Amino acid sequence: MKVSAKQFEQLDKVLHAMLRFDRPADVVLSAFFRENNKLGASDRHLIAETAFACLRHLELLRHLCAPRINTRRLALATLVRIGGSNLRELESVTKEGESEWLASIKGAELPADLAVRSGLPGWVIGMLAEQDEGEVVALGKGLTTAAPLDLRVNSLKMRRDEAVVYLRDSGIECEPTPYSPLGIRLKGKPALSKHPLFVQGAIEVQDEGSQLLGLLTGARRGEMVVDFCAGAGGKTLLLGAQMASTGRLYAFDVSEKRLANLKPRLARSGLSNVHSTLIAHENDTKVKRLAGKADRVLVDAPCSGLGTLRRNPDLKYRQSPESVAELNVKQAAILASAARLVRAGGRLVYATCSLLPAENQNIVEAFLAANPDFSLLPANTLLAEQKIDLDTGDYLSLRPHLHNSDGFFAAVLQRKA
Ligand SMILES: C[S@@+](CC[C@H](N)C(=O)[O-])C[C@H]1O[C@@H](n2cnc3c(N)ncnc32)[C@H](O)[C@@H]1O
Repeated sequence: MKVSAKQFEQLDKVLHAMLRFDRPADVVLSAFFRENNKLGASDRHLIAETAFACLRHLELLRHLCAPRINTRRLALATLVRIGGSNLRELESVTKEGESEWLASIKGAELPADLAVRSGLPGWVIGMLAEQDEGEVVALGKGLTTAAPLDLRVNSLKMRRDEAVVYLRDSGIECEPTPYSPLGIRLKGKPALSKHPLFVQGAIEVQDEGSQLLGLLTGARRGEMVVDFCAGAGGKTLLLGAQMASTGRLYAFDVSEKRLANLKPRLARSGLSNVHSTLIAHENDTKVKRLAGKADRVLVDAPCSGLGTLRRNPDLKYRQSPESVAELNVKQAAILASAARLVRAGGRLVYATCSLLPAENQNIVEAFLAANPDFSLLPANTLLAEQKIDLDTGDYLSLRPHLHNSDGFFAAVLQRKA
């Protein structure tokens, strides 16, 4: 695609703001588009795609631009090396000497450096469970691919096969997801907000991996269930539908804004069993009141989000070993508090969208060591019981390059009867 001088100037500005890493990249981009509201659709597309490609491949691009790393060179290198632009398409942008440099990096061999080959910064590589170089590269590559758009069918309103037919009849190419019995994967990224199925609450956007975490909770009709970190309710809605809108489902969160985003989704869903509850912290008295009463508690813990790098590639630079250590304290505290709600024989699910054992199995293992009245239920057996053909062992561990979902972790614990 031909790139104009004006488009390039704007791309350079966006990248400059994104690479400060002081705000999420999608927030930077939305703010830029608001301030520059005359930009056409193709300008926006070029700027957004190139800026995000730059974030995804930044390790490689920095290597190619070294020793003079600046946003101009990074943008040019992204267009040529990642976007496949040819030098003629960039002729209104390039300055003297740049064409030769771009020609030289187009097919340059990758160095042995693992960060460059995997696209993951050294601190992330050092904290991964994957230690084999080939596995790290495969994981890193998977994290640079585009995430598909997955839907979850609201079982209260429609069956999945009916939704697939309806979507196809309305011109949306899609297929059932391989693991979640509620999931539908779309071919492209069609706008859905006005689609009748969305408006009626028969479908919600939800990554297949996220659906599997909800399904592991195993909520049933008439139970008391707590979604401890409900956020905007992605998993709350699934749990509520699993409960066929019976029993009581508490959606806790410390963020008023996130719980407010749950409201319209709840209204569409037709659920009437959800009690959305703002808590001040994990030991709030509203939490303590439910001690020992819940059949099931889901802790979808705040985490580094590194499993979502396909969507949020800036997170690998916005998180750090220090921020992960801070999250670990929070994760352990939330899990300990949430566990108090579980009745004897009840189930506790600890989940994250992180790839790091420090946020996943280490938290669970420390919890189990301190709480001998809980034991681990094998996730593979629980999934098999739901006829889900997915075996990642005792823990659920999802990876983009293996499962085409975001990276997720879940452990299912049971309080002894
Ligand atoms: C991974 S997000 C949850 C996403 C949500 N479950 C979903 O499926 O859309 C983690 C949530 O934990 C919340 N959180 C952070 N600290 C918390 C605490 N101490 N108690 C409860 N929730 C907390 C955050 O506000 C955030 O919404």
